[in-house]
Amino acid sequence: MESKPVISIQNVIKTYKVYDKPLDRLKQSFFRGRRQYYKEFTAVNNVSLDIMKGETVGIIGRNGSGKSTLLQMIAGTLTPTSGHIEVSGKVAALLELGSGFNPDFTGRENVYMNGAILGLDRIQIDKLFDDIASFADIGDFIEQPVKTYSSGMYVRLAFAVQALIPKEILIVDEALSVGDELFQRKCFAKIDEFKKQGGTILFVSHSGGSIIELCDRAVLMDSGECLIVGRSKRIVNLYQKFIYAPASKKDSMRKEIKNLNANETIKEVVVSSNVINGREELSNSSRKNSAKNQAMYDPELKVHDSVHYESRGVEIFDPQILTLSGEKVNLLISGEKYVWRYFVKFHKSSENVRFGMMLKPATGLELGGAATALQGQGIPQVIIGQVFQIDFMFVPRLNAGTYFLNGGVVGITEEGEVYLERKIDLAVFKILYEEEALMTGIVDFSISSEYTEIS
Ligand SMILES: Nc1ncnc2c1ncn2[C@@H]1O[C@H](COP(=O)(O)OP(=O)(O)OP(=O)(O)O)[C@@H](O)[C@H]1O
Repeated sequence: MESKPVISIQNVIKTYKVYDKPLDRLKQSFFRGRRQYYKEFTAVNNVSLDIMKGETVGIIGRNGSGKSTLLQMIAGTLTPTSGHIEVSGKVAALLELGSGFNPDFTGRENVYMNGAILGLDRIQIDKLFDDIASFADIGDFIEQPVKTYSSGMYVRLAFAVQALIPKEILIVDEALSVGDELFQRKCFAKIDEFKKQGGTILFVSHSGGSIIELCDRAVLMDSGECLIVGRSKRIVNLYQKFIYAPASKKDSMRKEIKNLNANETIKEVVVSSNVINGREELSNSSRKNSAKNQAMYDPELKVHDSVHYESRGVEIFDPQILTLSGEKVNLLISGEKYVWRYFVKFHKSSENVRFGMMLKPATGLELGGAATALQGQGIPQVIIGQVFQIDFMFVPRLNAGTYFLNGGVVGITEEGEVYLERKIDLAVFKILYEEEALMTGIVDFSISSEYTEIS
């Protein structure tokens, strides 16, 4: 990665004039600067951020936190009220897809028109056209006016144009949630390909999972402010902790996140480049612990960064991974059965209680989990002082690497079903490396193979 940022955002503020009634807007135009009929609303409040070449940076935050406004300013479709944004390189923006299309033009004509707006000449678009049409995969509709398209076709074509034009920076909004799953997969693959080729990506999503999977770093925005920047997994954990916090704790938590030690943030940024290839590195480290076909316990293998959500009178304690004969282990053999156990104490009586677990690799992808009962079919009533031992029997069919276990307790309150207690990365374990294993990836699907010489 080069040291000069490709996107440099300095003290950027965006304010909007908000009128209570349409008439106020009219009055304002009459009275010009002499009287004020509007209130000012700050959508982006003093944001500074540098993004380096080749980085994929995620932006996460609640609805209305200013994510799209920030992206639109970077894409150049909105101007900051104050501050500076410098962007070096051609930008393609997957924002408000298709907003530049003319409904009366055919798909082909719109591709040429859009390409021209994006700075390409006719010959360049001629070269790209077939790839764009084949990516959009809308058949003969490409020759029809786009006003006859379904909304899915419209987005496919708009995405294809942005995805295939040459660019150095790609800006992606939640736009990817449109279209069917196969098309979404194709879009993610395209984004991944761009990332592998060294492109810089800015990605907005409400999905923590996609941010962790795609991004090296993430930014948590709230009420127009950038609260913290850091390693994606850490930021997504903080975001989830923040949004699940009870309303009375939100302000103090917001301050806490903002005040998080700046050094800590810097440290996270430094390790971020390792995170991209985390899986391989983790496998390599496990390689040292090559399996002798027996699970073991390594006292040095501990979670350093467990995230504890706000508890609602319920406490999870004493987590442990055990063999079926009751030995404590954390170096496991793929395909063998283990027990994930934790204890729960109720300091408050609770209703309709269920317990849950989730298993994740270092990237945070939710690989698999379970609950002890279906929603509404939990333990009808738990009283103060009761303690439960929760056992989940599980068979990790996984490649060598490091994995994390969560635990959570939900109950039905007047707010509906909520987490009474939730701990992320409550325990860590490694799957030991097997000398003879042919599998690749994370999950062991018991794949067998054969080949036959046919000529
Ligand atoms: N043209 C506008 N005039 C007035 N307020 C606006 C305008 N555009 C956006 N806002 C306000 O600015 C705030 C930030 O909006 P923005 O769309 O950037 O948020 P967001 O984080 O992208 O939200 P979401 O996740 O819902 O897409 C919101 O409160 C929104 O109502």
